[in-house]
Amino acid sequence: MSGISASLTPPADAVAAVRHPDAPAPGELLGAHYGQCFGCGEDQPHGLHLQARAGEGVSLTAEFTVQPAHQGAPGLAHGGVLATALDETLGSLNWLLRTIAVTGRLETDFVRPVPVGTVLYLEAEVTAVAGRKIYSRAAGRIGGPDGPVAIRAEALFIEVKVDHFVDNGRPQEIKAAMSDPDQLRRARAFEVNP
Ligand SMILES: CCCCCCCCCCCCCC(=O)SCCNC(=O)CCNC(=O)[C@H](O)C(C)(C)COP(=O)(O)OP(=O)(O)OC[C@H]1O[C@@H](n2cnc3c(N)ncnc32)[C@H](O)[C@@H]1OP(=O)(O)O
Repeated sequence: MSGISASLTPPADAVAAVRHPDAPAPGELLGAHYGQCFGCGEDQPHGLHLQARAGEGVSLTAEFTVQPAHQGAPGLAHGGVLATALDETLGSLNWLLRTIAVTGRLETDFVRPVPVGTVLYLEAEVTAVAGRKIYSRAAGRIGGPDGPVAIRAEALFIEVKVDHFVDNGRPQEIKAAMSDPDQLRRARAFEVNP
C-alpha cells in the first residue's frame, strides 16, 4: 500500500514551477552544491557522489551507484541511503529554480530491493510551488533508465535564506565555506537575489 499525506498535496492556490532563465541547460551536469555534502559532494569520501543532470522544464535525472559501504542487509542497499539519494535528487531541482530550500518532508516508497553494485537511475520534477513551499516527486529505476521503479518519493521543500545555514551550521564549517570563493559561487548559483 502507498499514498501520500495531505501535507504533500499542493494547496488550491499553488502554481506551476517556472524554470529560472539562468538555469543550467538541459543535459548539463549540475555539480555539487557543497564539496562535503554526503549526497553529492566530490570531497566527501563517505558520500554517494550522486550526479544530477538538468532536464527539460523543472526536471532532472541523476545517477548513483550503490557501494559496499551503503549496505543495510548483506548485499543490499540501506533504506536510509536510498532515501538520501531521493532527497539529494529532489534537492537538486532547486538549482533549476535558483532557490535555496531545505527538505521539510520526504515520503519514500521502497518498491524493490536494490543490490550493491546497482546503478540507480533517478528522475525528479517539481510539481507545484505555493509561496515558499516547493512540491516535488522522484523515482529511482534499476536495470537502466527505463527499468522498473525500485524507489520513489514525494517531498516538500521550504525556501530559506542563506542565513538558515549561517545561523544554524557549526561555525567552523560555515567559516570555511564563507572563505571559499568556489563555495560562495555555488551559493550564488542557487539564489535569485544573493
Ligand atoms: C555559507 C554558505 C552556505 C551556502 C549553502 C548554499 C547551498 C545550499 C543548498 C543546501 C541544500 C541542503 C538541503 C538540506 O540540507 S535539507 C536538510 C534537512 N532539512 C532540514 O534540516 C530542515 C529543518 N527544518 C527547518 O529548518 C524548518 O522547519 C523549515 C525551514 C523547513 C521551516 O521553518 P520556517 O520557520 O522557515 O517555516 P514555517 O514553519 O513557517 O513553514 C513554512 C510553511 O511550510 C510548511 N511546512 C514546514 N515544514 C513542514 C513539514 N515538515 N511538513 C509539511 N509542511 C511543512 C508550514 O506548514 C508552512 O506552511 P504555510 O503555513 O505557509 O502554508
